[in-house]
Amino acid sequence: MRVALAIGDAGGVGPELAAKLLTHGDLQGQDVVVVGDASVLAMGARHAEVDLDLPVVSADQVNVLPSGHVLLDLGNCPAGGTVLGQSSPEAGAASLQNFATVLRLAKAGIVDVVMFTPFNKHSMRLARPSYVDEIGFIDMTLSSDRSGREFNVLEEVWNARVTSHIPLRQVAETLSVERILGSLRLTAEVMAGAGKPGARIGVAALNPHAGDGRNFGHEDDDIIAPAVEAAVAEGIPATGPVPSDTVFVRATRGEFDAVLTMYHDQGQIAMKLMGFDRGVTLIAGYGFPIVTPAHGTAFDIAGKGKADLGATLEAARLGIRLAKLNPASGNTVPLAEGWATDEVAPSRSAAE
Ligand SMILES: NC(=O)C1=CN([C@@H]2O[C@H](COP(=O)(O)OP(=O)(O)OC[C@H]3O[C@@H](n4cnc5c(N)ncnc54)[C@H](O)[C@@H]3O)[C@@H](O)[C@H]2O)C=CC1
Ligand SMILES: NCC(=O)COP(=O)(O)O
Repeated sequence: MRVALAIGDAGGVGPELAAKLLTHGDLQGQDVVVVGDASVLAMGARHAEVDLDLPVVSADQVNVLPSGHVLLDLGNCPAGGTVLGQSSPEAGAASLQNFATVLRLAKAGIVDVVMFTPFNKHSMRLARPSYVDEIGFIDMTLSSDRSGREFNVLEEVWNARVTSHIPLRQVAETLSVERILGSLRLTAEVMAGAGKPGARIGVAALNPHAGDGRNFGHEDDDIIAPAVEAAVAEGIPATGPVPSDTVFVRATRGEFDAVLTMYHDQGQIAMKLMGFDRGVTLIAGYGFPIVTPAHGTAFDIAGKGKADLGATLEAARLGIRLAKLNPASGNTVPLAEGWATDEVAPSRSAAE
């Protein structure tokens, strides 16, 4: 079982977290192929004050990787040119190439887990103006006919979302019975794959007090409630719409294993308050786990050696656990000529 670890944005805490992770006891004895620029990883090791000396492999050696930790040096982002604490097209372009490369390794069946330390969506957009978010990029890179979803994972409660990286003003009009039902089905499927069959899902309302009898909006009655009913009819233990100011309170009291929220920060605020230093983002639905810490590039502390490893370590642990529970199958698409050097896949809007 092998992990592919893409080094995140060179201007953020991604390089130091990657370096720190590789020296952690949990990763010893684990096969890992690190993907990115050798000078960026070396910079991260300096900032994290750890010693790293990984054997370097080239793109044409990936079919026969040695065991242990190796570095696939893409030479795509000389650290000397990196400005810490800032978005840049150079760092964004390297992130896109690192990400595309680890995804292709997974699709080829060479790795079982895809992991990345934080990317910066602004850098990626500077490099590629059509870039929106990771889901859209993954769909295009893998030519996937089904979009996955992001889950925020803490051991005590999981959080899935119906919409993700879209403007808040578009949330209400994006909700539909089918979209919410699809999210509930995927949440049940992914949690069963994580060893939690029959997970009880609390479905957050959109409006204050779930609309309070249509006083403040109709979506809770007309869209969320029918979706929950349809899910229950399929055997998914869903409850809702539950007023969103108390749905996480009820989850932490043991009533729900997961909460499905209607938009990004409805869940993120609660989850990050509950466990910022151990929160994981799992991108599921592609046949192999894609994991990353739930926090971002932390430009304000980049290069200072202050970044906490907790969430990155939990991401690695979750990815490895999920891959062991669900051995990958069907990921055998051969790598094309120039696979790690060609133009990265174009991204499209992922207005989920
Ligand atoms: N895993 C990933 O790839 C993620 C990437 N992002 C991206 O990161 C960029 C910046 O996002 P922000 O909203 O500013 O959030 P952020 O998580 O980067 O920073 C928020 C605050 O948390 C602190 N922080 C974050 N990680 C920390 C750590 N490991 N140890 C100690 N303190 C930490 C930062 O110093 C900052 O004060 C955006 O482009 C966003 O899209 C955001 C979340 C996840
Ligand atoms: N880069 C991973 C990702 O997008 C998940 O984090 P968040 O932006 O949804 O917080």
